[in-house]
Amino acid sequence: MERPTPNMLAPDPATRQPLLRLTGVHTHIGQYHILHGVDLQVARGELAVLLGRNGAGKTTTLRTIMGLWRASSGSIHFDGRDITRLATSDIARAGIAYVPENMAVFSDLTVRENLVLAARDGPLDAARVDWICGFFPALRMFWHRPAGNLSGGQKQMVAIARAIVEPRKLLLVDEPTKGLAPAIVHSLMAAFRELKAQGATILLVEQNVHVVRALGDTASVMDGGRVVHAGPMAVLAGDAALQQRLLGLSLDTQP
Ligand SMILES: Nc1ncnc2c1ncn2[C@@H]1O[C@H](COP(=O)(O)OP(=O)(O)OP(=O)(O)O)[C@@H](O)[C@H]1O
Repeated sequence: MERPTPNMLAPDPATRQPLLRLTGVHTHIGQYHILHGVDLQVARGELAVLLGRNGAGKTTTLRTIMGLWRASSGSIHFDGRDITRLATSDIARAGIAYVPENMAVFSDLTVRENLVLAARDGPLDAARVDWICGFFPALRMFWHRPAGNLSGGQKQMVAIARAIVEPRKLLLVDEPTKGLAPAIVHSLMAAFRELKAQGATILLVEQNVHVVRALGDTASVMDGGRVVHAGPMAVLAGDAALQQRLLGLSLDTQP
């Protein structure tokens, strides 16, 4: 019988650790105490969904991960490294891409120019652009048009394309479907499914739980600046009473 290799006996610790781990994170914005000890983990290769009512602290959590707000206590580890006190530019360089809620695109620049500016490591990689345009065909159609002329959904596609124009270890996306028509939401979700299939790790903030119940691997729910529930999406999706308690609605109630 074949002897087990050392790797089989002791898996690489890096692959056992979550890619992202927040432990007891508190954040103050000015005099306001917004996050009250957030514990959150995202495993490599998973699509983790962060849910919660308005004002629960989801956006503040993403901004704290990126160093845009400073954690006043607690720790944030990414890829085996303590990033709690790093500058935002160093956090981005460590491999985290962030798509904020307000579709951060340069309106006066063309779609192409928006992507060129986002590619920090050099010229655009044509094969990667082809791959991105494969699930966002509108980008190719409007390649030489100012991004400001695009629809809300198309701008969101540009914003996501900017974040993934070069490979990143983790993608943070804040409510990408907000205010978008159902058909656009559908194509955005298909894009996230494709990204995940290609091995991306994604932390997605989403209000509309119907949209993500089939997409998310895990669901964490925030309330009052804390994560009050974390587990497989299937558990939350299959428990109407839990949904009602945590989110004040049922996943089975279509919008
Ligand atoms: N710049 C700020 N100054 C003061 N309070 C803030 C600031 N930004 C956010 N807050 C407060 O922090 C709390 C959490 O806000 P946050 O935007 O993180 O919630 P959220 O879960 O993302 O909500 P939503 O789903 O409505 O975007 C809210 O009570 C909000 O009013």
